[in-house]
Amino acid sequence: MTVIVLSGPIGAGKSSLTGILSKYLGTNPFYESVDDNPVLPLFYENPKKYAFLLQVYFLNTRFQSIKSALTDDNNVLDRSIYEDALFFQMNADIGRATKEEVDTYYELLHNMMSELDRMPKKNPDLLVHIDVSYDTMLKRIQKRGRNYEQLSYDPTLEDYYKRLLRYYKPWYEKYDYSPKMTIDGDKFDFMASEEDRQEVLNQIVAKLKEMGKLDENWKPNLVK
Ligand SMILES: Nc1ncnc2c1ncn2[C@@H]1O[C@H](COP(=O)(O)OP(=O)(O)OP(=O)(O)O)[C@@H](O)[C@H]1O
Ligand SMILES: Nc1nc(=O)c2ncn([C@H]3C[C@H](O)[C@@H](CO)O3)c2[nH]1
Repeated sequence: MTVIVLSGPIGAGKSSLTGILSKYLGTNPFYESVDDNPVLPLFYENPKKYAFLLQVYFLNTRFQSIKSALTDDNNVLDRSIYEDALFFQMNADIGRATKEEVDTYYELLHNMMSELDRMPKKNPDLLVHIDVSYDTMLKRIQKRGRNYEQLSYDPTLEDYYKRLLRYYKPWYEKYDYSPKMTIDGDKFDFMASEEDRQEVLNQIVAKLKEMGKLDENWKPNLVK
């Protein structure tokens, strides 16, 4: 079967869609380390001090899930390792990392990625990108309610989030490690609307069929 990876900015709906999609396809979800991540709150409290440590933490946990997910060949991953560099680059550009930290990070990333050459599969079969506007992103961040991500916690986050959206556009356009597709996260409320959820799943299944990753007669396994 297939390894699918979800991408998109903070609060786009990756974890939610990872759950929905893996259930629908009868595969396993692999979630990003967030609630059990001891460095994330420290980063939001003092980004300059913790940007590098957080990046190394994410690289390590992401690498671990990729290794498991690619071995099994039957999974949905919440966020790609390729987005990590986007986050770090952006943080470095706003003065939260030194040149030495950036160089070290890229060397480590490169080294770890070359380890994946030995895996049965190095890249996902499909990247599903959730595209959202700033307003939608903010609404979802508020709805989820992690304290340290709120503008009331740190008003400079408005700039951070807007900048993140600007970095995502060229990142997605350039991404070529696998076939890719976009889901309109502003339009489809795949949490509250059954109809929207089905439409999003249909779009992904149609893409997998077009790529020959799902049989033309494939039907969802709804008992899981
Ligand atoms: N398409 C959607 N329509 C309406 N609400 C949504 C949608 N997608 C996600 N949400 C809600 O938005 C919030 C954020 O979603 P989720 O945690 O899945 O985002 P995420 O992309 O994984 O975020 P992060 O990058 O921070 O891990 C949740 O409260 C979720 O219920
Ligand atoms: N600085 C930084 N670098 C990363 O690689 C990275 N990946 C995710 N995150 C933050 C965004 C959400 O708050 C939260 C959940 O996605 O974690 C990151 N932050």
